Amino acid sequence: MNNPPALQASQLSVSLGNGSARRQVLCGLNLTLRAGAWTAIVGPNGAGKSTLLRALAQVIPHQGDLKLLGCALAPMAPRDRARALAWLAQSGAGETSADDLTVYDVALLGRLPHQAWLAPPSAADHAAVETALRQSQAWDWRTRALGELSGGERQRVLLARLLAVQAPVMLMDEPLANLDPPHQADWIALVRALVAEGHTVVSVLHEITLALMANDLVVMRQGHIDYVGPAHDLVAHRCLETVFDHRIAIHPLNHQWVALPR
Ligand SMILES: Nc1ncnc2c1ncn2[C@@H]1O[C@H](COP(=O)(O)OP(=O)(O)OP(=O)(O)O)[C@@H](O)[C@H]1O
Repeated sequence: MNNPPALQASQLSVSLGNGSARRQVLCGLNLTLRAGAWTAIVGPNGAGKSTLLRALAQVIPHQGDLKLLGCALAPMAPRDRARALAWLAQSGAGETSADDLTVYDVALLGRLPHQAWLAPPSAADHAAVETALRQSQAWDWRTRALGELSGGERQRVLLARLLAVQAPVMLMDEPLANLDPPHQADWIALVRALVAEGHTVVSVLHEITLALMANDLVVMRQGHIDYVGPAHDLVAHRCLETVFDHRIAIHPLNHQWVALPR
């Protein structure tokens, strides 16, 4: 029997803004994302990538049906959902409230869906936090306050919080923002290791060359999905060049694909 997809959206619509500024950003999207794969969502600024990811993560109101690993998301208990679907928001999006917490305690927040009400963290929670902080190379800062860290260091701590959830499906909005090239390469290696363990990773990326290393691509433009499928497919590459108005060209180099400005 085939495994169910990680996420399925049917007739997904999202409107944002208030009053006369309210506008429909996504209109009736249908999308299926494979389980046990890394999917990168790409497209020009304002295409609706973050809105799509935030709707999939259930952090903004939307219309339409969503399924997580074959189960309808809407009736799922919030705690069950939070264990199964972990979410890394875009850098700087509403995270200042955690600035006074230590790095360790920020990562420990990822264990909340696993903890009984008012119960202290278990040995399993501490083990998951240590593993996550080591995976994102943030363990050495565990006693420092989040607010003391640089943008890239902070991003790695928030990544650790997501990893600590140990969710089968992980959604990340611009996880490479503020990361230097070696830490971007570390992130790719981490995602590949997570996928090899059976996790699903869905990430919005602006770094097209890195997105081309994903298993699958979702290419968006103006609130629509123009392509869903393997990242190595030449149809995906032509679609990417088109949505970026042919200002980029995709070339093979050393057994991978690179996107260069024209
Ligand atoms: N709160 C809001 N109110 C009204 N419109 C919004 C709101 N948030 C986003 N939008 C609009 O929705 C559209 C999609 O935005 P979204 O952030 O999803 O795009 P994106 O593809 O992630 O862009 P970027 O690459 O610039 O991050 C944009 O035109 C944006 O102006």
